[in-house]
Amino acid sequence: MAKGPVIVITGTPGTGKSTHAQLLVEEAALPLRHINVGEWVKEKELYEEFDQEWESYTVDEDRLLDELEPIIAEGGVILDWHTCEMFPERWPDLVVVLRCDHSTIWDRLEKRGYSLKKIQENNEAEIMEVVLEEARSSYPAEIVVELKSENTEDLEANVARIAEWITNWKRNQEEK
Ligand SMILES: Nc1ncnc2c1ncn2[C@@H]1O[C@H](COP(=O)(O)OP(=O)(O)O)[C@@H](O)[C@H]1O
Repeated sequence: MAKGPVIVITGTPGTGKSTHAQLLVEEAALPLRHINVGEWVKEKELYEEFDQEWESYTVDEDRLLDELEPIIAEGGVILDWHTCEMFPERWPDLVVVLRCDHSTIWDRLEKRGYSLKKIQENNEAEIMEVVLEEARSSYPAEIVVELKSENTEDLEANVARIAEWITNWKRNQEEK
């Protein structure tokens, strides 16, 4: 039996995925491993090439999934990435889609030093709900949760809510 649930935290860059994941690792009732998938792809060179025009890596999906598979089987993982449809439907127990006002995202990505082109691309993606649609079309409705991440109160409430979900998950597993 898996030691913990598999949670996907997704959303447009700048919505707060890594911030949420880090807090959850500290606050959850069981050990969780936070995988920042974008960083992983770079570190482990799980990409085919660097796309100069879009300033992003073209991910080698097969290799990425192969690397993740044993970790997912163990359980107790948070997958943090700006896309989610690549992950098999059977993987996640919960898919959290973080949402944020697009002008706030603009400011956050500007601070991060993103190019204007990348800021515009992400800003539009948030307005068009690209990641939310992707999550809804890839996973059963009952495991997809959309949460607002605009300020500290949102962050704290979201982390508390997900931590509570994890506690319930654990209880359910123990009763099985
Ligand atoms: N709910 C929030 N309230 C205030 N600041 C936030 C919130 N979520 C994220 N941030 C800030 O926005 C920036 C981007 O957050 P980050 O977690 O790196 O986003 P992502 O992993 O989605 O790209 C960070 O400076 C972070 O502190």
